[in-house]
Amino acid sequence: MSQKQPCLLIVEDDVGLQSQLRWSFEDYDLVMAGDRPTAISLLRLHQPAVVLQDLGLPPDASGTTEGFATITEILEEAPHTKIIVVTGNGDRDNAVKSIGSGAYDFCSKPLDLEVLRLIVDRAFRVHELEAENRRLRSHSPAVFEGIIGSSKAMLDAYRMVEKVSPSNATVLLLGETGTGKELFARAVHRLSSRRDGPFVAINCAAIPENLLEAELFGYEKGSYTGAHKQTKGKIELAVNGSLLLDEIGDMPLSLQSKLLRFFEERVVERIGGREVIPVDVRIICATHQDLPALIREGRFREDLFYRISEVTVRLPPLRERAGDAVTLARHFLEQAATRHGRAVRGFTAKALKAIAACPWPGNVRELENAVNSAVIMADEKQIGLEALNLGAIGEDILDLHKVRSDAERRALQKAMTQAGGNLSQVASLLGISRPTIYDLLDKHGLKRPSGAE
Ligand SMILES: Nc1ncnc2c1ncn2[C@@H]1O[C@H](COP(=O)(O)OP(=O)(O)OP(=O)(O)O)[C@@H](O)[C@H]1O
Repeated sequence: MSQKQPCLLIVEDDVGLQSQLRWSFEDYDLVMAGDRPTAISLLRLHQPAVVLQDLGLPPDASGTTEGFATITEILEEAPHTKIIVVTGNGDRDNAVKSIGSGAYDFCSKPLDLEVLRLIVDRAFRVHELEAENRRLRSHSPAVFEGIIGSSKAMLDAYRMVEKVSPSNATVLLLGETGTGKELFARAVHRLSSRRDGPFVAINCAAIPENLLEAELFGYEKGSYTGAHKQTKGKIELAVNGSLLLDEIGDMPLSLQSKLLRFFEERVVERIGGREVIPVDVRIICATHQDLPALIREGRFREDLFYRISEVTVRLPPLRERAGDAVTLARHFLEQAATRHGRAVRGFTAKALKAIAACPWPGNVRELENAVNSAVIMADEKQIGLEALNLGAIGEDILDLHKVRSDAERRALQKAMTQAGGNLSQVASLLGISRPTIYDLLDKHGLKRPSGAE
């Protein structure tokens, strides 16, 4: 049982303190060292993720030279180790110096064991997240190629995609517009055994209803005016590969039953054809719409929903990906500068703050466009706040809640006007459910349309 516990190395020469710590960290696999050589050999043997280390170690128990030498040697040996340094009471200088030497955190004597416990637990968690991040990045760079983002929300999405892709399960990618659903669909394909087969995408919202059936299922020569030759549909073109049904929420009801048959029997019949053609295709669906709400409104078949959502991966909006907006902005700047041959080097501090604070309702696509046009228009080496053209967002960037709330209110008002107060339409425009709309109307003190419950 104990092998499963994470290993914590304690480097402490005071035997009394050693046993106190032993009691406090019972649920870790503890290894104890009283000096540097023992610490290093235990480090090699057990490879602990976290080390709790006193600064005063023999032969310089009353000084700090041996303590600092130990930090350096541990990090040379295992650079990802999280070292928590125990310093003397009020010894701020050495605490700061330890962090400068690469230690993760510090705690001063007399030890508050509850606080220390929190620091140690957090160090293990951070180590685990960083290791996961490194693993994802090094394990399959080509798979997530082009997908930038290392926020917790994105790591969760990578992890799910990694797990589900090798299976043949139908994946439903949910996310607001511009969150990278198509990029992720391609990653699912690349991670599957079908990677050498075709990846075919069709945007169900972009094709008129009367043409969509032919696009999907194909047609036989002469089956209708203009059908000059036999033509395979996208489903057949994706045989032995993957098919992305983008904006599946916009699939007309009239076609949903035919699609359901394909899902259940894995066969297609071209328009005007008599032949039933078996097809081996991995299906990936994507939408920004609230499908359960569409089902309640009778616009989406429930049986089809269960077929397409064997596994659902939710792609977070940019505003929920702490730190990613700035990383993406830097990436797009470099790309655009190369593409347009501009000598733009980076962003001003104000611009970076605005990028981090902006709610980006159009998500990554909107950010990409904003950076692209700023690079094209830039006169300076650095892109400033004005060049980003974020409008009102830039003016009050420090109050993130206000910025988000204003954007939310504006979007709600715009959708209400556009939909003439029809809540189902508002829900569909905003990609949220009706109950959420009621909550938002109340939150922003907006009137519910007459007749609405
Ligand atoms: N994490 C990311 N890293 C780098 N580029 C990204 C990322 N996410 C999205 N993009 C870029 O943003 C743009 C929009 O991405 P994509 O088309 O995949 O989004 P989407 O969710 O399918 O949008 P929509 O629902 O509007 O079709 C693309 O140019 C894509 O390359």
